Amino acid sequence: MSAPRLVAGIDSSTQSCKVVIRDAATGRLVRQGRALHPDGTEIDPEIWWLALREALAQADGLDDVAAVAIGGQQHGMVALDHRGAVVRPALLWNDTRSAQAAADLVAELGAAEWARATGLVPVASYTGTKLRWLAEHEPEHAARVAAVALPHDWLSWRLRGYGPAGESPLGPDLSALATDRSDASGTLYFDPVGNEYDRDLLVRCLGHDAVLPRVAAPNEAIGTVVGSGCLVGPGAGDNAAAAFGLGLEQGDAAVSLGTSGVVSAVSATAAHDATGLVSGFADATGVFLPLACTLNAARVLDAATRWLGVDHVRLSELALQAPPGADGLVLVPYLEGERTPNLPEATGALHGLRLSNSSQAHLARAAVEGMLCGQADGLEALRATGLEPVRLHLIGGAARSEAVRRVAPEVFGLDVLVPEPGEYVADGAARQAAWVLSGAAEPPLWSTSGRTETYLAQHPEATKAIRQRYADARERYLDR
Ligand SMILES: Nc1ncnc2c1ncn2[C@@H]1O[C@H](COP(=O)(O)OP(=O)(O)O)[C@@H](O)[C@H]1O
Ligand SMILES: O=C(CO)[C@@H](O)[C@H](O)COP(=O)(O)O
Repeated sequence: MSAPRLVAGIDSSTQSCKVVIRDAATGRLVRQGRALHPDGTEIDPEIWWLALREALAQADGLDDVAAVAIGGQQHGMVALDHRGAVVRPALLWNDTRSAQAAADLVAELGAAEWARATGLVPVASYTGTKLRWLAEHEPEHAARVAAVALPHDWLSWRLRGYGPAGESPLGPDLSALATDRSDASGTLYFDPVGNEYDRDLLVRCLGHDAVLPRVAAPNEAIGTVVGSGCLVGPGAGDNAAAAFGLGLEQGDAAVSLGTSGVVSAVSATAAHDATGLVSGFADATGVFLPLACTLNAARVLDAATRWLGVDHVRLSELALQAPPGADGLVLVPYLEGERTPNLPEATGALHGLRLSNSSQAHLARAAVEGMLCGQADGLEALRATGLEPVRLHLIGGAARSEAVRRVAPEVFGLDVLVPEPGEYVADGAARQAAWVLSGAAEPPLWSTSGRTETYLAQHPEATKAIRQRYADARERYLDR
């Protein structure tokens, strides 16, 4: 029997880089690797490249792999000069220094016009607001910008051998940059319905025109890994890759609890939400992926482990010892400011403290409920655009917490499906690579042999009480 053809999927996310290598025909996991990224909201992209190579080496490399694709954290501003070098470290999606630039851009065109033209209303996360910040605060850097890429576009370019002059086999050919529709739709200068960049909006943000990555079709090879025949797919933004990896269909929604908290739903129609709560992104297949994204998710629980001096397993045990609603203790989880709602200057707050709820268990419960209530607000925002998800799939690092899995249906008031813990962004990228390799019009149907657990929403009165108490507390916080 001949050896299976292999494909690789890569997730260059906020906290780490993960690689999965799978059988192209069946999707069976063959091997994997990972490497950490440093903390911080700006980063030299070279560090992503080093982490990607370390993760690939751990997964025994690409020598026997026929196709690869990269999913990545969305929106990060990778600004390149004409020699292919970054003009400054990349500003990430969770860097809020561009909050004023976002407010200015809204004031200039109006929220409704931005939503009509791009599906987005400017907030600090989107690439365009970071370019406006650059133009205003570092004009000498802005003047040098010859091309703007996103994390996954730039990494795909490096993998194909392009890069800074003198430091890459194929040199700084900026015209070779390529991306996909899902990630382009998070820039603030792309129309996800017409599938075209809006150069006027780019100029409005940056102050001048620049090379933008070509938007490839979802099943198109954009080149090969340098020095090999391994095809490179167009890749995708991480949320679109996760939806594709999970095989989400219309009516399905995903709640991803990584650094960001994301509630997303596959939709045949584009979202144009002038409130800005829902980002009207494109998906990785040709339709749309409206989503609500918070700056606060898994790291709220990381913080709670530090408050209580425990690990995640113990935090979960503690949270499950306290009753639903934590006897009135509410955590407003805006530890990093917030994006949904758009409160970049907000801080977190603990409300409702009494002697009787001042236990470790109550605090752990409040942390889990507060983080999930932030996502429930995102779900409400999706509903307000007319989407009515019937099933929620819970993924991301914090879905590994038993307490999160059990409390989620209580907070959302919906049944929650928890697929086996895995790397769904990397899986989606691998599935895209298999699609590119097949040359077929439709993506491969990989059987998901993993176990999916269902957590039932059984206590509507608890849901109502938790959400009402959170709604009372949510507006009360101090700015930074
Ligand atoms: N058992 C667990 N319980 C709660 N949080 C966890 C657990 N395991 C990992 N995490 C958290 O999940 C986060 C990483 O999740 P991940 O989805 O990989 O994030 P990202 O994609 O943003 O890099 C980290 O903040 C980590 O501490
Ligand atoms: O900004 C968004 C989506 O709009 C985030 O979802 C980023 O794409 C980062 O994702 P993670 O690294 O937290 O998974």
